[in-house]
Amino acid sequence: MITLENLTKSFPGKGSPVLALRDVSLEIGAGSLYGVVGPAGAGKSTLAKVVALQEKPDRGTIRLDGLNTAGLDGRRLREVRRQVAVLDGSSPLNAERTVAGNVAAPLEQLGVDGPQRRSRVGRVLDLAGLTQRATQQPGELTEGQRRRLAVARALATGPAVLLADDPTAGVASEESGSVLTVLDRARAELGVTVLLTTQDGAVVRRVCDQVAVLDSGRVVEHGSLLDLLAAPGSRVAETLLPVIDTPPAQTATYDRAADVVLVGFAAVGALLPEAASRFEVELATIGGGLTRIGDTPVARFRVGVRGARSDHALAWIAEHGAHVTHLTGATPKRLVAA
Ligand SMILES: Nc1ncnc2c1ncn2[C@@H]1O[C@H](COP(=O)(O)OP(=O)(O)OP(=O)(O)O)[C@@H](O)[C@H]1O
Repeated sequence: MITLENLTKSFPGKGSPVLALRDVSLEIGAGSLYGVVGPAGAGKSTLAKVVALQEKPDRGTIRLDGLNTAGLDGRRLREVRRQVAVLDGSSPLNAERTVAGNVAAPLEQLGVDGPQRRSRVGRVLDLAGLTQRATQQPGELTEGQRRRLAVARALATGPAVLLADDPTAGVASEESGSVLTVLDRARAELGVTVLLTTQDGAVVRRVCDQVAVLDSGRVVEHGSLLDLLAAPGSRVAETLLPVIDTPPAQTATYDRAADVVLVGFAAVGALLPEAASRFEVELATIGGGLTRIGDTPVARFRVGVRGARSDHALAWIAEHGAHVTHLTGATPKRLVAA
């Protein structure tokens, strides 16, 4: 568990200081894949550096598994830093060594040798899908494969936390999925807590289970991705859910219209048709669409409803776990669904 309490970090600027982090408090559960998203300059890299204990905050506390890192120095600080691997493009691969040699290098520095080193190199190369390329040079790999190699190298010494600062930057879109898969496997198979920063909604949609949105150094939203998708006014939802561009004239031809967010296989497949037949209404999806968040299907539809019991049908859908925003017609106050 990483606990960040009231972190503030500024840098000297022209005139007044630049406040890169403002009072940031977050809890990042052990073994989660936590996404920090936000526009350029929002403070994402600064947050990663502060959590990696590479930069000291002006104020606030960083706890790693309850340990307050503020007073650490010398050997103890180096030990704790070793638990936190950083993937940020600042340490290039060694072009002179093979793929396996690059992964072995941090283990050699720690004096791990013999069968133990071979076994660890084999394990992380397998995790990164690079076993077949062990004897190649980094220069023979694609950019995506090189990024996977950098992840494997970062994982070699068995860190508890991996900070992946913009891990898909500069990787072709058809290869970025495989880089994210390695991060997801690190979490699932090695129990590593992964903190990932990105500007890319597709990255969040694909692998993150928790997310925080940073804007001008402040956390403006945070929580479980699936919870935020159903939260009214959520920026995460606005970015990740399918766009609705139904013309108002089309919406107006129905007795009622609503936007409905459905999460999970059962809800996406069954809830709307069941409401239509149960309340004998015509229920049409007139906008929006389906997406996937990790393995979970998620839909945002604009629905038009016709029939005497339209309000009951929408109330029933809401009672069965969908998030319903009413657009036209009277918003039902207290309806008892049949
Ligand atoms: N070493 C530094 N010296 C001065 N200002 C800095 C320094 N590092 C970051 N900043 C400033 O702090 C703010 C946050 O920067 P940061 O790099 O953390 O944002 P970011 O969200 O990672 O952006 P990007 O997505 O473009 O990488 C910016 O205004 C940036 O100019």
